[in-house]
Amino acid sequence: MNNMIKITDLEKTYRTEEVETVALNKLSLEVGEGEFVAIMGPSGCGKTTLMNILGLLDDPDNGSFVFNGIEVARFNERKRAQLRKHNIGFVFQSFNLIDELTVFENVELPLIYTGVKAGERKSKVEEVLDRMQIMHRRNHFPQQLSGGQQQRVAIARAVVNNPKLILADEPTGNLDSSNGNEVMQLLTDLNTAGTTIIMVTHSEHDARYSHRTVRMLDGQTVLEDILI
Ligand SMILES: Nc1ncnc2c1ncn2[C@@H]1O[C@H](COP(=O)(O)OP(=O)(O)OP(=O)(O)O)[C@@H](O)[C@H]1O
Repeated sequence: MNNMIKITDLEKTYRTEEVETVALNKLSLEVGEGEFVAIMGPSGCGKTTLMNILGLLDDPDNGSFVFNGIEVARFNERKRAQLRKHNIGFVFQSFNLIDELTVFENVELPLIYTGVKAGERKSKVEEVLDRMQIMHRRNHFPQQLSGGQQQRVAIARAVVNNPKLILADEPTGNLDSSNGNEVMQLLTDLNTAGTTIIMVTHSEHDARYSHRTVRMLDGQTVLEDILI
């Protein structure tokens, strides 16, 4: 299996006037293309910090992050954004849909950012809304949808650009178990179709959908459970 991600000795420290917090302490991690990896660990162990760096939303202080064969640890924001919008989809616990935009417009947004023409955007958005079984709600606004439906729209938005990697930060955290299982099944289907998935979760149940669970403590990975 080819490595999509190879992180070595990654360090990130947050500094305020009073305190320094070491969020990542020489963390190393490899993720192969097509893997589904769960990341677990107690509050404050650095999971969100790691996800932000994996998603090219933030940069590390030290260490190496090779993404698809390219060293990106010292990329500036412009280069990170370029790589991010073509390669990475995000799913968040709180859905992060834009309330003023319809379902269709929310899902269309990443295609506008990557310069896809209007006609092609329409067919791509419709295809993915169909796949997520939310097409009948295309003209609704997020607040008019249930939590499960909002997360399906968020997943549609994350996959509309065909990203190689999906980063999911507690994707079922705000859902009941039935909607949560549906979301986990959608992520599993995307993974089966070839998308690499890295998911932060507090749920052992959700972690069992993944191939491998990486456990973190104090800014480091401490243990791995291989499930398949
Ligand atoms: N912007 C920031 N400024 C200062 N400290 C921060 C900042 N972001 C995170 N931290 C600190 O860095 C450490 C790691 O935080 P992080 O959010 O990555 O943990 P986490 O594992 O995602 O936690 P949780 O499960 O509660 O979301 C924590 O001690 C946190 O207080």
